[in-house]
This record gives sequence, structure tokens and C-alpha cells, in this order.
Amino acid sequence: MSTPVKKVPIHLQSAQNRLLIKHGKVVNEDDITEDDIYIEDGVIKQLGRNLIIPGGTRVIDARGKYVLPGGIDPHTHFEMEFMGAKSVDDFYQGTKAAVAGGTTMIIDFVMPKKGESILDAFYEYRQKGDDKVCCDYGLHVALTHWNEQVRREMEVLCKEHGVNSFKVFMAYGFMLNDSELYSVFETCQKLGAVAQVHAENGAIIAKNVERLLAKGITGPEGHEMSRPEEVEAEAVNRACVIAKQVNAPIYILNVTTEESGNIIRTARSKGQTVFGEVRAGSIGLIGDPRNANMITAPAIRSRPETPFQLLGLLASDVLQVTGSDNCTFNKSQKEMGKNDFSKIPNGVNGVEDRMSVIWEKGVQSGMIDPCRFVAITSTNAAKIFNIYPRKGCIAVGSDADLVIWDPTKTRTISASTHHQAVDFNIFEGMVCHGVPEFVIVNGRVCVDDGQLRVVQGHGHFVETPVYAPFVYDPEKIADLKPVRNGTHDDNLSEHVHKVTIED
Ligand SMILES: C[C@@H](CNC(N)=O)C(=O)O
Ligand SMILES: [Zn+2]
Ligand SMILES: [Zn+2]
Repeated sequence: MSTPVKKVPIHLQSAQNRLLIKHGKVVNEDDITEDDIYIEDGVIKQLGRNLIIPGGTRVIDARGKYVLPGGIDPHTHFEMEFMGAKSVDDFYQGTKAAVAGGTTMIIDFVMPKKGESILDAFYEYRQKGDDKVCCDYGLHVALTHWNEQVRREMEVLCKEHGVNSFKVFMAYGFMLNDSELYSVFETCQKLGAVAQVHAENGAIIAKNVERLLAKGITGPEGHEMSRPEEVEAEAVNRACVIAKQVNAPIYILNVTTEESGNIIRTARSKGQTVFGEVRAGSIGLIGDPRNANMITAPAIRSRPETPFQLLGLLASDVLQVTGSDNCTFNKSQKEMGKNDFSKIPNGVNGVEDRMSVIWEKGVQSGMIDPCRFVAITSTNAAKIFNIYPRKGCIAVGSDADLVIWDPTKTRTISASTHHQAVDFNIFEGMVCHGVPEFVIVNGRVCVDDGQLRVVQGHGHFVETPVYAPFVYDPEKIADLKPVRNGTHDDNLSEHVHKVTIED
């Protein structure tokens, strides 16, 4: 007599809702295990071997592959108005490209116009992002001016809108002076927020630009000449000194030189909370000062040893995070500065290629291991912006944001095949080991055996709460130890019969 098959309620029938990833090497920041992963309703429900799971579950065989936490790119500028242009990757195409490359969450920057209410600007960005994103996203808020209203609105954003990070600029026309930086850092510290710093000395840059143009140096080579390494390092040091006065944790964006890294090392060695981030382009490339398409700020440095030095700082935890600083302008937009380098919109691509570039330059070269790769491409960003262990790790109860990564496969980066809107790629022709075969976004297979299948609006805004233990109470981070095996909770599709998938 056949066993009566229980009627499976329709809402549980979708095999898409249930996934089992088998035989993979599961990589977290601190270990690699041979666990199978059962996913249901977008959450990792079970980790372990010989799992008992509902029938009708889709099984993905990850034999010979790594299973990584989905990348978190904490530095993008989608559809941003800047230097008289608008970045061409919007929240749809930017997150589509992110997923294609193995990134399953981005954190973008609200960029208020000078004098604009930061709260209004935040609402505008939510309008831009919420319906378009293909993966989850968060928002930092840039402060392009300082006054009592900004301070009040920072408090509202932290207490009511899930913002915990504010960016200040020490360069550009909306840079803040030292006294304003002091007030912003002090306010961030009181709110339990993180102050992020674009650290370049804007006053020196402005004078250098004036002097270079007056000498007739108008080509793209003038860009790095106007903002050499020491002009970044001076600002990094000043930001650390100011933050120290008010015991404010700071996060230095776009560290591009060993000199800046050593300043951060010294500050951290004296117990100061300073985090450093490196953009993928600074690791993947040696800067070509004559190439207008590579113009971003701070510059991608032209000294050949810099990428190796930056990777060494990431390997030794002097620096903690990699981002893309994806701020893409087409060739035609870059030509706005063909007669004056200071008019070239600053920004490069990276959101799609960050993971492969860091794997190729870091893991493939032997400078970092897969665990450190996970830390600098996902986990550390999750910890700093207080979304760990929901994000940034493979653990029971975490969001099912995962990448099945083939370390042996290679791909050649090209604008002809990338999924970004921008019409060139700074990594053009680069061959990278490390290819995302499957990318799972909140439990949905969005790269399926190499085929991109994103859904616009599948992502959601993710609040980043203040007082991240990793930032404000590091001893507590141990209490957040995620559950690395066993079952999440008991509502494992009770309505259907269970099967054990034999090894
Ligand atoms: C405003 C934005 C422009 N992009 C760039 N890094 O040059 C930034 O400074 O991050
Ligand atoms: Zn910046
Ligand atoms: Zn940026």
C-alpha cells in the first residue's frame, strides 16, 4: 500500500522557497566547514550533515566549490548627481551588477545638495532605491554642510530611520572645516553612529589645481598631481586627531596608500577606534595618470607596489573592508574635463567586479586566505554597520545571502560583457580566478548556474542600528556568536513529510 502523500499547502509547494546546498566548503571569517545548508523563506534554517528536510526542496550540488556569505559592498554611489553629471548606474542596474558579481547587499550614500535638509535627501534616496533594488541595501548619509538643523536631523535619522553612519568630506566644494568635523564627530559619538571620512586636504588640492592649470597642465595627469599621497595622509592623520579628542569611532574611506595605512595602524595601536576601507580599483590596478577614465578621488595610485602594500594592510587587519566606490560616468561624461582635468567627474566602476578582483589579487596570489576574503568583502562591513550576524556570515538564522564560488574558474572582465550601465570598465581585459556560479539573494537563486536572474524590487532597505557592538563595545561581539549548526526554529514546513538527503 503506497504511503499517502500529505497534501502540501500551496504556499509551501514552491520549491524555489526551499533550497539545500550540499557538499560545499562553507567559508566564514573564522573557519571553513563541510556543512550542508538548508534554506527556507529566505533564511538559513539548518546547517550540518544528513539534514532532515521537506520533500520538494531544490538541491544544489556545491561539490568542489566554496560557499561564501554574499558580498557586502559598503561604498556605492548609484544615480548620484556630482560635478555636473549623474552617475549612470542606477539602483536597479547597480544592484543587478552587484548580484552578478557575488555581492548581495550594498550600502549607498545619500548625497544632499549643499544646504539641503539631510532628512529630505534621505527620503529622496529611499524613493530612488526601494522599488528598484535587486538585493538588500542600506544608506549612509553625507553631510555637505553643518548647522544645528543637520545635528537635529542626524538624531532623527539614527532614532527613527535606521541610519548609523554619516560621511564627511575634507575635500571638494562641500568640505567641512576642522571645527565642523569636530562637531560632527562629537555628534556621531553621542548618537552611537560611525563617522566616515573622505580624507584629502581640500585646501591644498584647490591651490594645486590652480597652480597646475596656470602652468598649462590641463590633462588627466593633473588629477593625481593635484592630490598626491601626502595630501591624503595629512587628512587621514588630522581626522584621527580630531576624532580622538571626542573619542569618536571613525571609518576612513578609500585608503589608497601605505602612508595612510600606517597612520591608521598607529592610531589603532593606541586604542583608537579607526576602520579603514580600500576600493577594489586600488587593489586591482596600478593607476595610469593619463587615463581620464580612471579618475576618482582619492586617486588610484601609480606606484606599482601600492596594490601589494594595501593588500598587506588588509591581510594584517590594519585595514578591514573593501568597497567598490562605484560612481560611474560614461566616456562622454568624462570628456567634460577634456580641457581641464578638474572638471572630469570623479568616479569609477567596481560593484560587479570587486569580489573577483579581490579574490584574484588576494587569494589567488596567496596574500590572504578564503576566511580573510570573507572578512574584508562581507563580515567586517556587517559588523561595523551593525547588521551582523543577520548579514555577513553563514549561520543558522542568518539571511540566505550566499555565493557558490568556483575558485578554479576564471573570467575575463570586459565592458562588452559586464552588467553595468557604464560604457567602459577600468578592469578591461583582466583575467580573474573566482567566479560566482550561484548567487542566492534572500533565499532566491538570482545567479543560477552562471545565468543572471535578478528581480527588480526583490531587495529591501535594511536598517543599520546605532551602537554596533563591534564599534562601541567590542567585547560584546563575542556574544553575537552565530549558531553554526543545528536547526533555526521549529516551523520547518511542519506540513510536509521529511526526507533525509543521503550524502
Ligand atoms: C563623491 C564621491 C565621488 N567618487 C569618487 N570617489 O571620486 C566620493 O568622493 O566618494
Ligand atoms: Zn568620497
Ligand atoms: Zn565614494
